[in-house]
This record gives sequence, C-alpha cells and structure tokens, in this order.
Amino acid sequence: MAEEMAETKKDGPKLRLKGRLMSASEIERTLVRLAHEIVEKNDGATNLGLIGIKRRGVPLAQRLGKLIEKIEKTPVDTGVLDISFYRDDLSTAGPRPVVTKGAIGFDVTGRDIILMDDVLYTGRTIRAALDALFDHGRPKSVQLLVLIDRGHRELPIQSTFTGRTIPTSSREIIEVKLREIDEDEQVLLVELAE
Ligand SMILES: O=P(O)(O)OC[C@H]1O[C@H](OP(=O)(O)OP(=O)(O)O)[C@H](O)[C@@H]1O
Ligand SMILES: O=c1cc[nH]c(=O)[nH]1
Repeated sequence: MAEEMAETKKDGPKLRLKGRLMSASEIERTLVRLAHEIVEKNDGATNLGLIGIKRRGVPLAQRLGKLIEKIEKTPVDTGVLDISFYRDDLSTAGPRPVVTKGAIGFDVTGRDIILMDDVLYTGRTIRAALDALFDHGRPKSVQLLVLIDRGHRELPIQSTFTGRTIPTSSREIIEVKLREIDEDEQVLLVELAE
C-alpha cells in the first residue's frame, strides 16, 4: 500500500492513494461468482436482459453476458443506458444524473432486467436509470448489480447482487478501472488530499 503516494487528476482535486481494493484477477473471480448468482436467482437466463449504465457499467454487462452465456449455453441480450451528470446551481446535493435519450439495444418489456454499474453511492444514478428504463417499456422485474457498494445512500435503493461492500468515509472515493475504458484493471481507494 502506497499510502503516502498522491496523484492529481487533470484539473481536479489532489487525491491520495490509500490502497488497492481489488486486483484484475479478483475482479474476474468476482464477476464469475456474480454470473453464477444471477443464474441461480433467475433459474437460468432465458428471460434475462442485462443493461450497463455508462460508462463502466457497460463493460461489466458485456463481460457478465459472456460469462452467463458460457454457463447457460444461451446468448443474453445486453444493452446500454447513458446517464450524464449536470451541475444544477439550485441543487444542494451535487451534480444531477440525467439520462441521455438513446436506444437501450433491445425491447425491455416483459423481461427480467439486471441493471449494472460499477459503484453504488447515493443511489441517484440508479434512480435516474430506473426512470429511464420505464420510459423504454415495462420490464417484468428489475434487479441491480454493482461491483462496489460504498454506502452513503440518499435514496432507498439497494443492490440485488454485490461484488464487494466497502464502508467508506465521505472524503474517500472508489476508483474502478476497467481495461475497456481505462487500459488498466483494478479497484482503488483514494482520498481527497486536502
Ligand atoms: O450512487 P451515485 O451517487 O449516483 O454514484 C454512483 C455513480 O457514480 C459513478 O459515476 P461517475 O460520476 O464516477 O462517472 P463515470 O463512472 O461515468 O466516470 C459511478 O459510475 C456510478 O454511476
Ligand atoms: O466513490 C465513488 C462515488 C461515486 N462514483 C464512483 O465511481 N466512486
């Protein structure tokens, strides 16, 4: 652990690395376990549809789709929800998640949908994603998968499938790095340096 090591995000606050929470192989093993949990809970994969929330939920959904296909020997529909954050001067709660209009990639009506994201924090992204999902159709059910649950919920939202639960302080940040987006693969715990 390189606790004294500090990194500065471009044009962002100074961050101090506190430690690595997951390596690439730990992420892989966790996704394999989650794929088995999904299949077990849903009694197979025939009615499943996986939806990744941009950005890092998308490669997670694609990877889990392939893992489930390997287990069940049946292809699984995989789609995308694009959520952007807008800073609203009237908001006291930080940037507001807003869904960008765009196709999910398959018809969600009647399906057992699994929404996927890398980090669950306040729950506001998932709330926006649920609103958007129901604008696209009426799923039979919606389950939530997150790689990391770091606590600090501001809404009554919880994950159905959780990679790791990591209690954090509000000064800490979970940085999930996935090779498809970051050309790196690990989960880091960082802290605002001042
Ligand atoms: O529960 P919430 O408080 O809504 O926070 C969780 C969201 O925050 C992160 O997105 P981030 O803002 O880091 O964007 P990015 O992953 O697309 O860079 C993460 O990917 C989740 O989507
Ligand atoms: O710590 C956090 C909080 C929200 N989103 C992240 O990616 N990390």
